[in-house]
Amino acid sequence: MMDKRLLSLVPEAMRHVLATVGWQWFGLLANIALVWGVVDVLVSAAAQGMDAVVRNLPLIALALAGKVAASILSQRSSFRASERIKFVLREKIYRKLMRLGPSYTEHVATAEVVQVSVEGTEQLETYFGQFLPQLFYAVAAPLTLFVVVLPLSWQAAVVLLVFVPLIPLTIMMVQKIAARLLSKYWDQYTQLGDGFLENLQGLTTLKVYGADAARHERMNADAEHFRVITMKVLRMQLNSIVIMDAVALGGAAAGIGVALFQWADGALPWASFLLIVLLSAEFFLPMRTLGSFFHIAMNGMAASKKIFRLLAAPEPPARTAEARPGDAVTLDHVSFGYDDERTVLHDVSLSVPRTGLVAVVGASGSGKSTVAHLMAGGSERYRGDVLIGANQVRDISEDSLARHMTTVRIGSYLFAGTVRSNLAMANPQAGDEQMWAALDSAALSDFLRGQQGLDTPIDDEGANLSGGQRQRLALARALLHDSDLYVFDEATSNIDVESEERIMDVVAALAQVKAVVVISHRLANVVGADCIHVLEQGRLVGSGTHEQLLDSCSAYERLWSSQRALEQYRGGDRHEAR
Ligand SMILES: Nc1ncnc2c1ncn2[C@@H]1O[C@H](COP(=O)(O)OP(=O)(O)OP(=O)(O)O)[C@@H](O)[C@H]1O
Repeated sequence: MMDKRLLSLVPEAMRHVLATVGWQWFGLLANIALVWGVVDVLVSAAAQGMDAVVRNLPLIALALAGKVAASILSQRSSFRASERIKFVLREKIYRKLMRLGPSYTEHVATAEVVQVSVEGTEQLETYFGQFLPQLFYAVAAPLTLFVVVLPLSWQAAVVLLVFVPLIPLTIMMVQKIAARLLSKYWDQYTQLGDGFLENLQGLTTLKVYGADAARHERMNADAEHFRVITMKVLRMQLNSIVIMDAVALGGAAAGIGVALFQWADGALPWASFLLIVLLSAEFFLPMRTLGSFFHIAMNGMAASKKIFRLLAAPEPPARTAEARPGDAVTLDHVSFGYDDERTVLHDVSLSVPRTGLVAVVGASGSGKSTVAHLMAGGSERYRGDVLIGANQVRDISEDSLARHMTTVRIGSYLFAGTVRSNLAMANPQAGDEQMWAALDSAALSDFLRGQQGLDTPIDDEGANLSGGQRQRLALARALLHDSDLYVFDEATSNIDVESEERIMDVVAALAQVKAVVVISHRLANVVGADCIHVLEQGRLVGSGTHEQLLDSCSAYERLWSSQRALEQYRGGDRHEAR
C-alpha cells in the first residue's frame, strides 16, 4: 500500500502529509484532554457541585478550541499535499513527454498519457491527501492512546491494542478474495465504456444499415452484466464494512469488558473506568477510516505503476542539431518497422535536392506515407540514415524541423476560429493579399468570396467544411508557411480533378524555388516530377522521370496503365501518355 519510489517522487508533498498527521495527532491530544475534563466533572460533580464544572471549564474550552483548530489545520495541510502532488506530477509527466519528443508514441500510447496525467494524478492526489496521512495517523493514534490507558489499566490497554491490527488484516483478506472480482469489474467497465463510445460515434452508420436494434440488444446485455458485477462488488464492499465494524466494536467491547471486571473487583477507580470507556472507541476509529480508504490506496498504487512506467521510458538523447536552409534530405539504406514484428520499409535510398519536385508513388500500403513520417522526424527507430544536410533527422531539434519542413496530410488539423486565424498560424505576418493568393492557389478563394471571406467561421476540426474544402484550406496554410521543404502527402486526394490540376501547377511552381515531395497514388499528378520513386511492398523498385520509368520499371508501367485505363473508362482521358 506504500511505495518508497512514490514517497521520494514528491518530497515536498511529504512535508504536508506529515503536517496533516501532526495536526490530526494534536486533535487527538485535545480530545483526550476534553474526555479527561468531562470525566472529572462527572466524577466530582456529586461531591463538589459547580466547583467541579468551574475548575474544568478552561481545560474543556481549550480542548474544544484545540480540536476545532486541529481539524481546520489538518484539512488545510491535506489540501496542500494534494495540490503539490498534482502540480509536481503533471509537471514531471509534461517534462518527460518533452524529452521523449515527437516520437513519444513509440514508448507510450497517447490514451495512456491522457489517462495517467488526468485520472492517474487525481487518484494520487487523494492517495497523498487522504490515504497516506490516515495510514500514519492510524498507527500513531492507538499507540498514543495505549500510552494514556497503560497507567490506568495495562490489561485493558493491551487488549485494545491487540485488536487494532485485526482491522487491516481482515481488510487485506477481504481484498485478496475481492481482487479477482475487482479485476473482472474493471474489465467489464472499460469494455462497456469502449462499446458505448464506439456505438455513439458510429450511430449514423448503424442507422443507415438498420443495425442499431441488434446493437441496442447487445448494449443492454452488456449493461446487465455490468449491473450484476457492480452489485457483487457493492455487496463485497458492504460485507467488508460490516466485518470491519464487527472487529472495531468487538475490540472496544473487549477492552471495556476487561476494565469492567477490574472495576467490579475494586481494582480500577470509577474515573479510570469512565476514561477507558470513552477512549476505547478512539482506538479503532482511525483504523476503521483507513479501511474505508483502501480503494483509494488500490487505485493510487495502480495509477503510480502507470506513472512510473511512463517516467522510466528510455529517453532519446537531446536533439540539438539544426537543419540549415538549403539542406537536402537523404534516405540512405533505410529500413523501418512501426513495431518489431513487421518491417515496412526495406533498404530504401532516395534523395530530395534543395529545389525540385520529387514524387513517391506506389500501391496502397507500399510505404509512401512512412517515408514522409521518417523525413518529418516521426521516429528514431529506423536503420540506415535519414539525413537533413549532414545530420540524422533524429538529432535535429523539433523547433528546427518545424521551421525547415511543412507537411500537409489528409487529416491536417483545422482549429475553431476563422479562415484568417487558421492561416495566420502558418505566417502571423501575412497580410490579406498574401492570404488570398494562397487561397487562390489552393482553389478555395471562389468559395470563400461567396461566404464571409477571410472571416468565414471555422468549426472544430473544420467540421463546417466539406472534405475537399478542408484539404484546400490546409494546403493554403502550408503554402503560407515559409520553409525549405514541403511534403504533400495525398494532399489533394479529396479534391476534384480540375482543381487538383490547378493546385499541382502551384506545387510545380513552388518546386522551382523549394524542395517539394509529393506523395500521391494518382500518377497523373506527378508525371512532370524531376524524379519519381516507386515503392512496392516497402521496397524501392524504380527511380527516374516518368519516361525513364515507363521504359525501365515494370511496377510503374503497370500502375500507369491501370490508372490510365480507369481514367479513360471514366471518360477522363486528359493525360496524354508520351
Ligand atoms: N502507425 C502505424 N502503426 C503500425 N503500422 C502502420 C502504421 N502506419 C502504417 N502502418 C503500416 O505500414 C505499411 C505502410 O503504410 P503507409 O501508410 O506508409 O502506406 P501508403 O503507401 O502511404 O498507403 P496509402 O496509399 O494507402 O496511404 C502498411 O502496411 C500499414 O499497415
